[in-house]
Amino acid sequence: MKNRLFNFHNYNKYLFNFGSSNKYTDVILNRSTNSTIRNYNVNYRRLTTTLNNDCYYINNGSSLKSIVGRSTGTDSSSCSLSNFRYFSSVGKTTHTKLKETIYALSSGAVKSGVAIIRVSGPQSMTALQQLTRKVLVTNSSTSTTTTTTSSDYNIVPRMTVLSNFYDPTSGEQLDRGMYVWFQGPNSFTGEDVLELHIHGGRAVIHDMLEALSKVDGLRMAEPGEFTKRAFENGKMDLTEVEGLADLLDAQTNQQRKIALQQMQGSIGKLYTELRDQLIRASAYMEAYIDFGDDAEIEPAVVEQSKQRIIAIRNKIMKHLTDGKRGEKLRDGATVTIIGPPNAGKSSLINLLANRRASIVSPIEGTTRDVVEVMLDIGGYPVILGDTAGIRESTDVIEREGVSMARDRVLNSEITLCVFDCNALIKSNGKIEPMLLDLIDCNTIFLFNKIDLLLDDDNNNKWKETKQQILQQIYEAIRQQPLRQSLFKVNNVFSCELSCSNQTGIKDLLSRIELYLKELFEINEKEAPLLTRMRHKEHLINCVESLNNYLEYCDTDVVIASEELRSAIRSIGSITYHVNVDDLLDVIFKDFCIGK
Ligand SMILES: Nc1nc2c(ncn2[C@@H]2O[C@H](COP(=O)(O)OP(=O)(O)OP(=O)(O)O)[C@@H](O)[C@H]2O)c(=O)[nH]1
Repeated sequence: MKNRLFNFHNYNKYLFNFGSSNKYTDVILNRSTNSTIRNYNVNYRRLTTTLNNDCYYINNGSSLKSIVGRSTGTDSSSCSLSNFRYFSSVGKTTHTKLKETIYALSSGAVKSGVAIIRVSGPQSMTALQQLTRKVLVTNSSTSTTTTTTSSDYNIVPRMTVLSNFYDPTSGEQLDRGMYVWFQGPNSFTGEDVLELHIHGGRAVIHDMLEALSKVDGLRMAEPGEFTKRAFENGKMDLTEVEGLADLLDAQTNQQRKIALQQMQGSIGKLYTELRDQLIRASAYMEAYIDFGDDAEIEPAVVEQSKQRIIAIRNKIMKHLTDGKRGEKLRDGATVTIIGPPNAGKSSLINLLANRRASIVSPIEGTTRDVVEVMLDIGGYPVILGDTAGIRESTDVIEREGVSMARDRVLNSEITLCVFDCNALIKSNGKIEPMLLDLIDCNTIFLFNKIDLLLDDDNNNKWKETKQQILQQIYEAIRQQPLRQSLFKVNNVFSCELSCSNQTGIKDLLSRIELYLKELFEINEKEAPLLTRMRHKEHLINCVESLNNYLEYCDTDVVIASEELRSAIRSIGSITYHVNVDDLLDVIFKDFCIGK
């Protein structure tokens, strides 16, 4: 193991290198308080927990190497590496908190074949012993309990075992099922975890939960508490926690895909890499500030840092301008139905939603508000909205409805413009100018009530009118100042429809799916999509700090370097424990109990 010590302004910085890696892990202590980690981790992804004022634990999650640092002095001379204990540990965690053992039903609460109760914490083994009425001992390499007697049952972690379960006080048998024991830290939460696979009847679940409540030191888990412990124990970073929440909420297979990627660390990896690059650039700056003169560090290092930082900033900016695709994929693409009154807009939304979401009536101007339904089209989430018929009106409420329709169109990925083809024949193909204003290349044109064109005469008239209409549409789109188009597909698509007999519905759905595919297509080489406003805000702050850095780096390297640290903190807040206490409650309370 090699190490180096730098003294930076207010900080003592220690770089550690574990023999197997060429990269350094750094720990920076604030010199004035000499107790605060200001920065950490080139190589190590997760800060597990601050144990107390002067002792720190860093865990890289996968190989479980850790550092415990202890500072004793107040200046750089006394705060040297000798004051640090550092070691490589396998399977040992040094937590001082989280002593309580929690339990909850982790599967759904409805009657089912199998239900799973999860228990996490130091008393998990006691709970298992009391429920099975056996003396169980662990015998794995990392275990401290290895002596067995003839009455002991060896318990092998991660092995499913068939067993009876009993009430710990009355001794009554409650169920016969299976259990799996996970020895911390090799578990979801990082603690000792017990999973009880029992029959999913209400009485069995109720009685098993009651039995667990009788075990000393156990209490019911709060919503999201298992995941919170996993996070606090360095098993997941914040983006992975959010990915898990999204995975549990996923309604469509595309939402599932993106959530799974995030839960497996794709976004976390991206931000960790960017942060690492910033830390490296910052290290050059700091070295220049501290040792520029006596260590023969060329001013060129500042220029090199600058170039690196410009490249990183541009990368973040590009990531920020991905057209909200990630957010849309997570929350749903906005699709809006517009058209003249009575064209069949509400009939269409009801047909697509397969329920009576919006009122259908022959009275013109029935729909006033925006009526929304959530749909799954080809695996993509869609928020489809029915709107008021577009026409000039003196009615205040109807005008408000039209105004809402217009606003929604401007924020939509796709617009479905519905016409009544018979009404178009009668009006000699005249389209309301207000409606023409709202169409663009993201609009799909639907000519409804085609079932009413009963005879040849009507059909011929419709063919002529349709040509006329399409001309107007092409002209209107050409004149339309380009609304930001998210699609590569920009050829006008029109389709004849009947909401009465469902003609054309299949074609319409295929076309919407094609658009959505274009919109959400994920290029393998592309960075993972930005899925959350929280990430976006931190990235914007990071870019702002980097811009400030670039403004000052030629004139005041100290200010510049502080801006760089601020940028690092911003990007670190996306994945780490940095300034996120207030945020944790918000994230974890979205989880259900048992997760
Ligand atoms: N024959 C026929 N009638 C239809 C079709 N689609 C809708 N209608 C009828 O047309 C009338 C108006 O339908 P709505 O769906 O309420 O029309 P809308 O565009 O929502 O009307 P507004 O609320 O006024 O904007 C109703 O009587 C529907 O039953 C169709 O495909 N064929």
